[in-house]
Amino acid sequence: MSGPRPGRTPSGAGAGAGTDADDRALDDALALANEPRRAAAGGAGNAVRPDRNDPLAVALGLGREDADARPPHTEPRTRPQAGPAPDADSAPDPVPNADRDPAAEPYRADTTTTPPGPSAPAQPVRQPVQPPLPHAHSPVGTVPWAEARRIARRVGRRLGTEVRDLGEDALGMTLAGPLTALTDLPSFDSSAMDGWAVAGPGPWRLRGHSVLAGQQRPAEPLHGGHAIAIATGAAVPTGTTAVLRSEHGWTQRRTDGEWLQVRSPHPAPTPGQEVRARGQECRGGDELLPAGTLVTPAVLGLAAAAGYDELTVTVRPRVDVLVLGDELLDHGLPRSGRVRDALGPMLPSSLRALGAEVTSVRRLVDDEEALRRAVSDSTADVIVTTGGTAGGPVDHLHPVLARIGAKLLVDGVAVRPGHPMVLAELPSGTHLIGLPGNPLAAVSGVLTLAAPLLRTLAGRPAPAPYAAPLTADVTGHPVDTRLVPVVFDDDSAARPLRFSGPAMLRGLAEADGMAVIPPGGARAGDDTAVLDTGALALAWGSGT
Ligand SMILES: Nc1nc2c(c(=O)[nH]1)N[C@H]1C(S)=C(S)[C@@H](COP(=O)(O)OP(=O)(O)OC[C@H]3O[C@@H](n4cnc5c(N)ncnc54)[C@H](O)[C@@H]3O)O[C@H]1N2
Ligand code: MOO
Repeated sequence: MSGPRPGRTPSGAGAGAGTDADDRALDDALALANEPRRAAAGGAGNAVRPDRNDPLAVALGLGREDADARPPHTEPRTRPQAGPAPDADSAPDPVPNADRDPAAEPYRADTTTTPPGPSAPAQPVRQPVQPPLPHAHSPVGTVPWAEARRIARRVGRRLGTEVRDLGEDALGMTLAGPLTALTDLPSFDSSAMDGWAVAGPGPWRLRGHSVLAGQQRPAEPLHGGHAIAIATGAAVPTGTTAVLRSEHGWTQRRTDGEWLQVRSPHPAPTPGQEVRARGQECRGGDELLPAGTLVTPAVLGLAAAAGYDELTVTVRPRVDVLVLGDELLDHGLPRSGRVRDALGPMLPSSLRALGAEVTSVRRLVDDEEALRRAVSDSTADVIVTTGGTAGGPVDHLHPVLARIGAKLLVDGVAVRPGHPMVLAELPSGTHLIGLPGNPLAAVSGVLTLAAPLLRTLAGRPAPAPYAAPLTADVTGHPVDTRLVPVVFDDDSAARPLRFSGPAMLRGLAEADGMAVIPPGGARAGDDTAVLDTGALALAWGSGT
């Protein structure tokens, strides 16, 4: 269980936490798309920092911050298709429908824009396949993918702070302030090896007893020409000039006592050898880690070594998850037109890994009033719903948001899969993320909206971006960004995976990340930004 929960006031200092680093980092990686000449060769972990005036980045609306000011649909909507080579998805696939490749689907009506007439031949024609849906007259309109991420990052404010015991309860949280050393590290001069503390050049006359780790430093100083047996980690006596490790010396009992000599062919120890000097790692007051650092097991260890018993961290955003759909089963085989709920088992740990405390996971039937009540009753910082974002007969999300007076911040994103995703602010100030019901589309919504929002609320830094060359051409959507599951081959190249249709998780389950395929597609060898999906699997701490 979580630790103490103090007031959850937004922290002024961290308001809008994450600054612009999140988008900048990703933008940098995105700007490398199709720019192999300037790309770092590596894959995951090799952050690549392109010229921010890169024309491609600017064309994508990604390479400069003033892209934020650009209204939706004003950036170039098309670029040449990446050639006829088949998408990895189009390899034989057991599901013979449009799920196989969203780019192959006819454009669905973007009901927020008027289909262009003959006077606008340069624009791609979006042919409605359905009449416009009643909810869809949103004042927001479909936004480009990078813009949706920026909006999600900026709408929140970092939550308040709390103090947690130094232990697993603090894992996965972020430091609310810098971690400052409370003492010198090491805090005393100690031996790095089992052997002998020696003073001056040998041979040395051995003093009785040994000094062990955890014992006080011997009161009597070591005089020149003397040595004393010492264990790794023990405080060296005053006067010690070096430590001779046990395998480098030998002792001999003579009538005048016991003597220590260097074992040939080893050289005599140099001054300071094998002594861990006080303050070698840090001095008291040094900043060990900056505010915003994710508390990993290593951070817990460092904080303990530096003298901490507790850590001041940013409160985890509390998230209620509502899984919508009459057709969902929670056990057994899919049957009678019904399917297993794939999101209930998947989302909570993904959200926890992004810094959330998942306060509840509920399945709801497709009933408008039930949804309204669940949304209105929630006291969480964020509500995540799944399903019901589109305009089908039982898709109640938009009507409920309208009924309760929510403000739509994002209503449709130019990304495949996942384009019907929604971000809204309720009158209470709570944010609601509406993930599409198709499972991979929901993951796209997690990466696009939930990750940036939760990072801001939790005061978490953006992960280092990376780009990797693709091993195969990937067909693009003509207008929208595509997120395609990829796995890193041995040489760090990103191999697009099959079974990446919106309703499929088979590709994702094998994936290391989701490649960000720009409109028009990408070719084999193109350096392509990759969002880490492994991060969704690392559920630090208990979270709930
Ligand atoms: N006329 C249109 N229809 C649809 C559009 C569109 O633009 N116009 N968009 C399609 C796209 S793209 C998506 S994605 C879905 C989004 O639909 P909803 O968010 O309303 O989701 P549902 O209709 O409830 O479900 C869609 C699909 O996913 C299955 N599902 C739902 N929840 C789960 C779950 N927890 N685990 C597994 N599978 C789930 C559900 O059974 C449906 O098959 O709308 C398209 N339609
Ligand atoms: O097909 Mo929908 O693109 O959002 O999954």
